[in-house]
Amino acid sequence: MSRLETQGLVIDVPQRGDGRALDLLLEPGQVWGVLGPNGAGKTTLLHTLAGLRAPRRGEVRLDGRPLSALARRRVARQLGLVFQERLDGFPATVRETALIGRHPWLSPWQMEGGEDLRLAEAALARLDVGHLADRLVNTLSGGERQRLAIATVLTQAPRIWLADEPTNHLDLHHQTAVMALLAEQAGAGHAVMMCLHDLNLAARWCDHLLLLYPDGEACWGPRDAMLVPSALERLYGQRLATAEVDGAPVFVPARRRARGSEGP
Ligand SMILES: Nc1ncnc2c1ncn2[C@@H]1O[C@H](COP(=O)(O)OP(=O)(O)OP(=O)(O)O)[C@@H](O)[C@H]1O
Repeated sequence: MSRLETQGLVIDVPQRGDGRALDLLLEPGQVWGVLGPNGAGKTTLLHTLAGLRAPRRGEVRLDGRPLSALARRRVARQLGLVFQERLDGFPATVRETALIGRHPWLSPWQMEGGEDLRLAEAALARLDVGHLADRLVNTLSGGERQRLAIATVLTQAPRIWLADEPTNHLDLHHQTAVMALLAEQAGAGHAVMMCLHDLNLAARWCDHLLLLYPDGEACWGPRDAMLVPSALERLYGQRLATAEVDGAPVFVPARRRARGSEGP
């Protein structure tokens, strides 16, 4: 079980004021959704939480210790990041790419063993890309590549998942399968935080939400307290119509814009 905590965290978004400092606690079993318009700082936040980017102020703590003081290998054993963008620098197969997830668990020149291979194959099958194991990654479709990225983190087996728009490029069936996988991870006592553009996936699958505004303001808390239409309309500068389906709220853009919003 691992906990990720921020204390007075101000992420470093260039040319922006500090806004509200973040005091977050991501606990085992929780699924957090990070919502906000383009450019609000969602990716910057996830990269800061993963220790890939320095905060402007405050700190990130992993199990009570400053992330910056921990060895990267130790961090990588506990914390997995699904990137929004990925650069496939050299021609690797799908299987080889998934096996990269085992690297934090191997010593520097150690080859992957049978158990590593078993974990990678199981993750590929779980993400419905097992049949593509021998294919080169640069031949995959956008959705297949996205599922491989998630399979690689599943192979890594972290206790904390940070996922940047994990449903990007996915069709409806695979969106649901990925959200179910992340919920299952939380059910197993892991912690999940993900950036989402789909309010309805957040409403259905997340138990906590963080709303990030473009000026650095933020609010966070249990999902139901955050799903307030007026707050969401202010977040996106978009009027919303709300309905209820299967006991969960569903939000769709209304035709007229919110008062004071900009853009087309
Ligand atoms: N290296 C950089 N130099 C200048 N500006 C940057 C740099 N990196 C990020 N930014 C800016 O910081 C802001 C936050 O970017 P970030 O990618 O975190 O937003 P986001 O909320 O994830 O957006 P999106 O929904 O479009 O993915 C954006 O305005 C972006 O242009």
